[in-house]
Amino acid sequence: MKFTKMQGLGNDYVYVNCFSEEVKDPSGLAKKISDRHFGVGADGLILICPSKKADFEMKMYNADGSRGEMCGNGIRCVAKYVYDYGLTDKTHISIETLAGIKYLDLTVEEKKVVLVKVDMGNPILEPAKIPVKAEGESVIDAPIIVNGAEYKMTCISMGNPHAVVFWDGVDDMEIEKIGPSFETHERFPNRVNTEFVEVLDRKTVKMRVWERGSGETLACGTGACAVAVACILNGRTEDMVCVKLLGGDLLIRWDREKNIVYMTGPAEVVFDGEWNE
Ligand SMILES: N[C@@H](CCC[C@H](N)C(=O)O)C(=O)O
Repeated sequence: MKFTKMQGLGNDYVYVNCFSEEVKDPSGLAKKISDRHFGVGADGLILICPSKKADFEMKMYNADGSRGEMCGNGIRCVAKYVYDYGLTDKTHISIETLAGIKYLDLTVEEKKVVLVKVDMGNPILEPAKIPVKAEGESVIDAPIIVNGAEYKMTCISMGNPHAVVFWDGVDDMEIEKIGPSFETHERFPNRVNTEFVEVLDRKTVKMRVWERGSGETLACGTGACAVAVACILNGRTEDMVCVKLLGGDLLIRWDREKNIVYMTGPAEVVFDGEWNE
């Protein structure tokens, strides 16, 4: 099976072109191929498939084999793949995901995609739709007890679930101790991705993420969108935010009038390979 390893800000996935390859057990393959010692090594697996509703379909699996509804860094890489590998010559494309159809604008230089802007759609605040167990219309700066300590979280779905926690000194935090306890907390029936955020100024924040199904990653696109929305809702930043992640920066803008979040960032090919199993 031919594959391409790609990364968006160090959030790396193995991509398989399902126009020419067949994957019978994507969840099992995701677990094997993601292993950093016995596999290719990745945060998960992404299948690029034909779609009846859009130009393409993206199917994403975390490193533990679970399915994610959406992947912000992944969808930019899918856009680069379909253009650079000749599956389309369009620079405005649509991609079906479990979180709906997303629309992407590709910036091309010397016949290669260098930057992708994604219409990430509406942020969802309604607790039942995230899902998070809570009373009321939204969970904004609301308490949660984790490992016996109280934290304040803001919960948002960008098609997948996120809990955003403001945290001074993210560089020094022990994310591997607190991240798993948020991920599997009983208030999140589908588990959760958790972002820990330090506000640097009204236009810039720094975040680290513990991803559902993959652990700490160098970047999370949907997470960066959730962080920007949480910062704006909590009055901490303006509507355009530079989100600094371990793997680089993403530019996020929440158009409040249209209620659409836009994400702009890079996508890179690491190498092409062949998996023999
Ligand atoms: N890294 C991704 C998100 C991948 C899915 C996530 N772990 C989930 O299970 O929801 C991104 O860039 O958005």
